[in-house]
Amino acid sequence: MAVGGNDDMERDLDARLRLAPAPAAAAAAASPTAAGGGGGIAFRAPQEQFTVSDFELGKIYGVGSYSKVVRAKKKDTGNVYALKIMDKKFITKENKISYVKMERIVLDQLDHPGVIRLFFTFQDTYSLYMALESCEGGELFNQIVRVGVTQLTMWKIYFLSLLLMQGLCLQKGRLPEDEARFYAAEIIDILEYLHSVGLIHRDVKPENLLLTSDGHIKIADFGSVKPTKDTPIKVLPNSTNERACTFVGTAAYVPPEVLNSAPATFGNDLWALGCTLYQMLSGSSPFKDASEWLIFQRIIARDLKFPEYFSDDARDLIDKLLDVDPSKRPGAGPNGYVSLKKHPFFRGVDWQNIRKAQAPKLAMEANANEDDDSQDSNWLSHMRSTPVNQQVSSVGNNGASSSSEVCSHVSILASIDSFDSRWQDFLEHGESVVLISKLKKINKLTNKKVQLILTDKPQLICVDPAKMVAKGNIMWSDDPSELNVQVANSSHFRICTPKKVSTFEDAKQRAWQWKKAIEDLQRCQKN
Ligand SMILES: Nc1ncnc2c1ncn2[C@@H]1O[C@H](COP(=O)(O)OP(=O)(O)OP(=O)(O)O)[C@@H](O)[C@H]1O
Repeated sequence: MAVGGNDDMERDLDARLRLAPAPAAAAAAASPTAAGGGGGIAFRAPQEQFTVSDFELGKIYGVGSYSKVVRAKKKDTGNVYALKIMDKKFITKENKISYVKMERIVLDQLDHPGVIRLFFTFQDTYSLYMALESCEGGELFNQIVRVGVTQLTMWKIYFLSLLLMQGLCLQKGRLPEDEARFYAAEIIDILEYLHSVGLIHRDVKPENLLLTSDGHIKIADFGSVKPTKDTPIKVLPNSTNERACTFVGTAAYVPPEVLNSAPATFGNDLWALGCTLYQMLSGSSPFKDASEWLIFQRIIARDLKFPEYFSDDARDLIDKLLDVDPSKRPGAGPNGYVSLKKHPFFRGVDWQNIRKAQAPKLAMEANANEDDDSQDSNWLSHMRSTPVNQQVSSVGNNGASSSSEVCSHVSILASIDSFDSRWQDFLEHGESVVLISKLKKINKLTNKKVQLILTDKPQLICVDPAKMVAKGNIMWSDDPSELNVQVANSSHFRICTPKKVSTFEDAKQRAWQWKKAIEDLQRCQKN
C-alpha cells in the first residue's frame, strides 16, 4: 500500500532507491560486474522477495544515523543475520540515498574475513533491508568500556553509561596493551585490504569495528566509503569524484586535513586508526571535548597528550599515525603497510596468521545472563509481523523488565544521540542528556518545532530551537499512571500527564525509543 495513497511519490522514491539487477546476470551473479554506465548490476548478494515476517527479530545490535540493526533469525533456515533496516522516507529526506547505494554495491564485492559480509537484500513499501553477517560480540567500543565496568553494580553502570555517552566520563575502561595490539593488528590487516582495492573507509571508529563471537574484528558501515580513481571495485558513476571535499565520518576521529577540505586519502583511515588505538589504551579518544566545535579546534591544533602509562612504543606509533601530514603516516607512504607492520609496537605479531590467532576474551556484557533475544522483546514483539513503520502500540507500560535490562537499554537508546553543547544551557550542573530529538509538536491549529530533551535528573525539557528559549517542562513522574507515552506509529507519539497531553512527530522515527527511554528511567528511579 502506498504511503498516503500517493502513488507518484512512491514510484519516484522507488526509482531513486532502486539498484536493479541486470536481468540476465541476476541469477548467476557469482562475481561482481560493472556497476557504472547506469546499467543493471549483477549482485553476489541477491535482491530477494522476502518480507520482515520471514524473520524472528531479536535484540537491537545498534542504531546508526540512518538505520537500525537488529538480530534476525530466518524462520525457515534458522540462519541468523544482522538485519540493517533503513526507512525509505528518512533516507530520501536526509539525502542518504547515495550512502545506502554505495554500501550495498561495495559490500557486495568485498571478500575479506575482516569485512562484514552482505548476504542478501529485500525491501517493502517502507523500508530497505540488508541481511549482514551477524557480529555477536558487539562493538569494540563496548569491549573497551566493559573492561572497566565489570566490577560495578548495575546502578553504577547506568550512570556510567549516561556519562560515557555524553563524553564526560573521566575514568573509563581501557584495554591491556596486548589486547589493543591484537585488535590494532587486525584493523591494519583490514585496512591494508581495503586500501589495496582502492577504498578509503572514512569512518573507522570503535563503534564500526565489531567483534565476532570468537572475538575477531570485522569492519562495518561502508556508507561513507570513498573509492579512489583506480579502484578495481565497481562503483556508481561519479562516486570517485563526488563528496571529495565533504566532511564525512565522526568528529572525534576526523583528521585535520579533512577539516581543511583536502581530498580524501588512505591517510584519513590511518589517522582514525591512531585515534582508535589511543582510545583502546586510554578509554578516551585523543581529542575529546564537550562539543564538535571544540573537538575540531583540538584536532586542528593537534592538542595531543599521552597518559603516563602509555608505553614508549605505543606513544611513538600513535604519534606517527597522528602526523598532520597524511602522507607521512605509517601505512600511507610508498613503503605502504610494510613500515607500519614493522613498527616496534607490533613486535611478535604473526601477520600471516593474525585471523587464526587466539583473540582476547570478550568482556562479559552487563546482561550476558539474559537470553539474547529477550532484551528488547517488549519493543520488538510489535515488529515481528509488521513492517517497522506500521507498528501500533497498546497504551502505556506494556511489561516489566529487570533493572539490568532497563538500565543497559537506556544506554543503547541514548548512544544514538551525539553530545551537543548548545543544549547545555538548559541543563543543571552535572545533569546529562539521555535522549534528545528535534520534533514537531502537533497542536490543533498549528505545528511547532521543539527540541525535546530527556535528562537523567530526570526531566523532560521543551526548547524552542529557533529562539533557543525554554518552552517549559513536561511534568515528570515515576508513576506511569501520571506520566506515560502512547505510540501511534514509529514517528508519532503522545506524552500524557494528568494536566496535559502533548502530541509529537519525530521525523527520525524514534517514537518507540522515546517511550522506552521514559519508561526505563521511570523504572530506574524506582529501583
Ligand atoms: N553486522 C552487524 N552485527 C552486529 N551489529 C551490527 C552489525 N552492523 C551494524 N551493527 C550495529 O549497528 C550499529 C549501526 O550500524 P551502522 O554503523 O552500519 O549504521 P549507520 O546508520 O550506517 O550508522 P552511522 O551513523 O555510523 O553511519 C553499529 O554501530 C553496530 O553497533
